[in-house]
Amino acid sequence: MGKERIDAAFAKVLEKGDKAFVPYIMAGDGGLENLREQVQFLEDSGATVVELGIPFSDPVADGPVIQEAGLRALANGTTLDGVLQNLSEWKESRSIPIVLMTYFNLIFSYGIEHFAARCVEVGVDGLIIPDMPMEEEDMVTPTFSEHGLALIRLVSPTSPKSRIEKIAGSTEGFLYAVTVKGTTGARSKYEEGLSDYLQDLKQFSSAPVLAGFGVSSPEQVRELSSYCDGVIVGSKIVELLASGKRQEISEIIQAAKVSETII
Ligand SMILES: O=P(O)(O)OC[C@@H](O)[C@@H](O)c1c[nH]c2ccccc12
Repeated sequence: MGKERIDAAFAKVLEKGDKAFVPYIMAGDGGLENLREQVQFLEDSGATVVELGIPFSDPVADGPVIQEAGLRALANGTTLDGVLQNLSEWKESRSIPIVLMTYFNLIFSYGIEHFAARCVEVGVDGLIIPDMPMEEEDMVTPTFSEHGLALIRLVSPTSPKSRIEKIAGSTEGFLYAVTVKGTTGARSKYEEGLSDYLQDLKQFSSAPVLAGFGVSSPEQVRELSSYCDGVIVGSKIVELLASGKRQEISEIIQAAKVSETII
C-alpha cells in the first residue's frame, strides 16, 4: 500500500535503466467520468506514477494552463470528495500508483485523519502539498506515516543548502526538484547551473530525484532526466489532453525510456 507501491514502481523502472516519468493531470478536467480512462491511457503510455491535481480556488503555485484546467474542473462540479469517491470505484483495476497534488486548505477542512483514512480506502498512495512548509509538516506526518502514505517533498533552486539537505533526507516516494523560480508552465530555456543542482540533490536523497516545472518536449525530458532519475510534466500534458493530442503525450512519455535506445 501507499509508499511501498510508489517505491516499487520507481524501482522497477530505474532497475531497467529507464528514467521515471510522472505526468500531472487535473482531476475533473474533461469530466470526472473520464478520469479512469485518462489514467489508463497514461499508464499504457509508460507513466511510472500519476500526479492527480485536485482543483482549488486559490492555486498559488499553478501557472495559467493549470489554473484554467482547475477552473474547468470546478465549473463541472469537481470536489475533493467526488475525486476520492471516483478513485474508489475503480481501485481494484488500477495498478499505477496515484499521488494527489492538493493545497493544504482542502486537507485541513476535510479533517487530516479522515482524509488520510479515506486516501488509503480509495487507493491513493502519496501526497504533494506544495504550500506546506517543512516547519509545518508535523501537522500531517504522524497521520500519514501511520496510514503508509508517502509525503513527497519539494525543493527549489532558491532553497538554502541546509534546508535542501533536510528536505531531501526526509522525502518519501520521490524528491520533487523544482527547476525554476516561479509557477508551473512550459518554458523553452532553463537556468544556468541546473545540472549541478540536480546532480547535487542525488547526494542528499535516498529517494529518486525528479525534475519538474517547465518540462514540455521529448528533448527536454531526455536532457533533464539525464541529470536525475526522471521528470514530472504538468502543463504540457494538461494542454495536450484537453485538445485530444494523445500521440504527442505518448511521445513525451516515451522519451524517458532510455534503455531501449541504447544498444
Ligand atoms: O506544469 P509544469 O511546468 O510541467 O510543472 C508540473 C506541475 O504542473 C505539477 O507537478 C503541479 C501542478 N500544480 C502544482 C503546484 C505545485 C507544485 C507542482 C504542481
